[in-house]
Amino acid sequence: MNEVAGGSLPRSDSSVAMESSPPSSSTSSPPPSPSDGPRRLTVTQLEQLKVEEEVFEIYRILRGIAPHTQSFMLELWRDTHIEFLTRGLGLLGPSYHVLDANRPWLCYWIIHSIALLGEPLHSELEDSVVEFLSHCEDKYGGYGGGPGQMPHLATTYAAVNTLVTLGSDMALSSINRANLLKFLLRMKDSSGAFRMHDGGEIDVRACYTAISVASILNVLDVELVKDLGNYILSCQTYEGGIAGEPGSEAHGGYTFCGLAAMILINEADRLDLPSLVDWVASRQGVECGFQGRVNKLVDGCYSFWQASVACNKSCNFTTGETGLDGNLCGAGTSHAKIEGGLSDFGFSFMEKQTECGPLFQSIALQQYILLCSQVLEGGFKDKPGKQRDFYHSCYCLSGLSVSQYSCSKDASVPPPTRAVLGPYANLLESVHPLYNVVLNKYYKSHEFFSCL
Ligand SMILES: CC(C)=CCC/C(C)=C/CC/C(C)=C/COP(=O)(O)OP(=O)(O)O
Ligand SMILES: [Zn+2]
Repeated sequence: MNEVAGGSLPRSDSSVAMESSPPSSSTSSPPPSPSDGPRRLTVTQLEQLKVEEEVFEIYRILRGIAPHTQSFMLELWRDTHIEFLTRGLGLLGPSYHVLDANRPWLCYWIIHSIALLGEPLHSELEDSVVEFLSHCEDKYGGYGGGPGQMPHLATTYAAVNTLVTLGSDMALSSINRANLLKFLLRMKDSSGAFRMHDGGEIDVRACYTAISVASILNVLDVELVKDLGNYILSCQTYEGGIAGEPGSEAHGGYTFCGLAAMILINEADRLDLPSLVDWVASRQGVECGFQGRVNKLVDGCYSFWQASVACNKSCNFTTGETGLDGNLCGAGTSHAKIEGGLSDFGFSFMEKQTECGPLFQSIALQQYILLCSQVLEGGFKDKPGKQRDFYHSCYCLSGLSVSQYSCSKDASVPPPTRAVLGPYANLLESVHPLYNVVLNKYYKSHEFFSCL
């Protein structure tokens, strides 16, 4: 069995673990005491200790909130976030190779975050991002991770969402939609699912990214949709959530992808929605944040992946609430309907009146994001003890926005003050929960693409 020296635990970490015991974890093996000498722990014991320390740290932060310090601690540090994000955009130039296969993702994480914060971009910067992304566009359609790289569905989704977020005519018209459709059709597998790239893996993420871009660009057609619902259905597990592929474990990221894709093709009612709802609602822990799957730690990024499924808009589907027209929102799987305006399910999703509230504790989630994920020097992280990054900044801010609007019937109307934790100035722009783009940017692109 693998062993590691217990003495190698950083002192600061072990002192945190020993201040008091974590609230509910079972401590089968006590932390090493200095008098024990160089005691050796198994990898499992060490992992258990690390988990307890991380959970304890979250509790320490949440318990530390005294009423008189709340408004200070619960502030969204807007300016430092904007500074951190804007500096990040500057790193995208040709000399930045660290995430070389993920550059459209960096564009999306940063530019979407800036848009959520309501901060405009300089038009020169905007144009340079459009130009950069055009170098990532493959001559046969789709976007690669960087100039000259093979097209990939994930980076195609990131590039398209970035261009929609930039929103200028130059940005929107830079996308070669005809070629993009050809690329999507090439990624379509005979099973009905999609693969991420030529010869690449087939999973629910590929299905979502393909359908999301087809829908937002108004190129969704019957061929793209054929048998897709059957594949996604085969990924819903006995737990209720959706896995990445048939036979795997339900996971928050894939549950978002699966449900959003099913709503966009108007087949959500084929899923076992009551068990999906149960599964998602049970993923919000006593730490206030969401975990991605059973028995795992909470993580700030699931504030979007899970909360967007449990938000009131999605609840229209998941709880069988009715829309204005009296029909079950999203019900019906007929392809005749699809031919009559497939791309607009993303649009009608936002138009439906929402009568139900969210299926999660929205104030508690905002507490986790602001207190445990927010880095006061700018940016967001998974949990205390981790480093900030652009991915977590994007999904913590997206989750914060979903939470703030999660009681609103109409996401284009500002929510009441009681729905926003901390000062009302914390309020972010609202997002379209199926595409994760800022709502007014979505509407602008919808107008642009629906005329084409
Ligand atoms: C649009 C798009 C491409 C969406 C992808 C959604 C998706 C699958 C997100 C999950 C990403 C993630 C944090 C995985 C971690 O798994 P882990 O096993 O390291 O973490 P865990 O312990 O929290 O499960
Ligand atoms: Zn994460």
